[in-house]
Amino acid sequence: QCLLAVLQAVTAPAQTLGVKLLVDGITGDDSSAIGWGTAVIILGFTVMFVGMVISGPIQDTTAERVAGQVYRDLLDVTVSVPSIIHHEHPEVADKLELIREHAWRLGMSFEMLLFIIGTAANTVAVLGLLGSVHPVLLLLPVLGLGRVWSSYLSIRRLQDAFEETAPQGRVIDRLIEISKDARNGLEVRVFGLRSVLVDRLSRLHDELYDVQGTAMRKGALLDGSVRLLFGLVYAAAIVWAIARARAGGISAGDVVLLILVAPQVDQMAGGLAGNVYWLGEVLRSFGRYEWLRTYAEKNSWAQSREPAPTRLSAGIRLENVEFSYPGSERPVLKNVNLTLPAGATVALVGENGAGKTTLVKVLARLYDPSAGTVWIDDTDLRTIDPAAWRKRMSAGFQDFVKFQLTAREVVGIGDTERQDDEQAIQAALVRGDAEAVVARLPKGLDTQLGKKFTGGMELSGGQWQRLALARAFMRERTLLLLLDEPTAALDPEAEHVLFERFAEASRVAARETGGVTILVSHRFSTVRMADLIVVMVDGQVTEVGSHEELLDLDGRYAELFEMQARAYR
Ligand SMILES: Nc1ncnc2c1ncn2[C@@H]1O[C@H](COP(=O)(O)OP(=O)(O)OP(=O)(O)O)[C@@H](O)[C@H]1O
Repeated sequence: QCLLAVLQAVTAPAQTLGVKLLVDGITGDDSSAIGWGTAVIILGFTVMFVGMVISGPIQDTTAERVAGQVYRDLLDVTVSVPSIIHHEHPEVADKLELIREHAWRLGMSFEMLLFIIGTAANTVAVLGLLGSVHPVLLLLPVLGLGRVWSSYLSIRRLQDAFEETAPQGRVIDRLIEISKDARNGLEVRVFGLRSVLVDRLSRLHDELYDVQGTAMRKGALLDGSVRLLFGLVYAAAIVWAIARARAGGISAGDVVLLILVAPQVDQMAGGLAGNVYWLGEVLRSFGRYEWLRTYAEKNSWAQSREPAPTRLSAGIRLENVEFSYPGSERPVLKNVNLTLPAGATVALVGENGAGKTTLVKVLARLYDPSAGTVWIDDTDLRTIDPAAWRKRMSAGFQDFVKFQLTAREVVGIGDTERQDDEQAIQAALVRGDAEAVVARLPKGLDTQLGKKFTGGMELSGGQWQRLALARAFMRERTLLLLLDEPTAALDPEAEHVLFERFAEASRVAARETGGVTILVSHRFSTVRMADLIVVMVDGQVTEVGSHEELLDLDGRYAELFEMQARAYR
């Protein structure tokens, strides 16, 4: 590849030399010069065509392979971080997005290297040609440096404009995604959002082209002026060369060479500018990539090495737990003190935004508390290996993932170690009350789900949710089962039946492991079944007790319960 790059880069100068030899051969009746000139020209064409055929595909596949590796690494490194805090941090999320967007730049690094080698070879060859006519002509490429400078400035200005308008570009992408996604189709039509979307898109496009267009115009003006100046000086050099040729100082072939080499000097200058700029950009992309690796290493919680317990004897205790999301001063959890006894089924209730999901995430150790401690029996959760802790828990969420896999995989990945265990999958389906969903699928558990695949079967929201619940029930003997409104898509009666069945099963299991089940729900018919009910108001725990105890207390719980009961009467 390197040899080919060098050969391709010197082809044009070599052919120019061939033309010079040919002209000198014809005017001086020198058949050897004519022969050499013709041979060099034909050889040049051969290298050019063979090079085009060979190098294109090799470079493309190399770039694809490097970019593919970058995507793989990006996924691996981001998922390897045990916390999800980097997804919540706008600055970090922006950097991740830039790395993903610029993966192709890293893919191009090999091509860049070849380009640099080619430009270097081309520069040496062009300088050699000019010097061979007259050493004073070497001043021309020095002038060409002005063109390197102007070209560099123009590319940089344009790239700065691209970066400046990146936020608009991202919103445009999202708007297009909204219009493409069938799930949004209904709302877009019902609310008549066509003109809202189109107007927004046009406005963003105008903003984007305003900035980018200005950069392009300014760049073209500067580049054009410097090129014009360079062209005038070059024209003067040609006039000088003609005069010298007429005086017999140089040959006619030298004049032809000087004329033919002009676009190559211009191209060389442009190539150098491009190289300098893109080299900087590739190094910047490598820098970001390196930053991500260091970030992942620093946030790997490598100091948390304690094994996770296999059973709970006392339970889980939150002591003075506080939490604020990154980039926000506002505490979302405030001085939470709470004991979740081993073996208990605990319901978390509270109004929207009270902090229930945040508490669930802290228990899963997706975040560490900003202050305070989560105790697993007598062990600080921060000291337990996060991967080991996750293996001891399971979870079902309201905004579960609709994995576009077969039904068997959608459920089985709830416990990857037993993913192919037919009995385990069947048991999970029973616990999630999802047997009926699978029974209706054309190929049963082997049906491909989701519309992303041709022939994939789309399910209703409730059917997807039952499968997600079955997935949450794949793992047995868990110490913590987190269920954050996992039945929101089911009707209250179905939720009630499911939890009655589930609560009984979990009580039996809890006797063995002391596992705790946490259920977030807004439905009091389900909540009342829990052993312990925790009421949250504005990030604080305000009431804790059984259904009867909290009714006797006649506080917020009693008020909310009464309100819902009245609505159902
Ligand atoms: N990723 C986030 N970044 C910043 N603030 C957040 C984030 N997620 C939630 N919050 C804020 O934290 C508070 C608690 O949110 P949380 O999702 O824990 O409430 P919740 O009780 O589960 O509500 P809901 O019943 O609506 O699900 C809210 O005020 C919300 O604005």
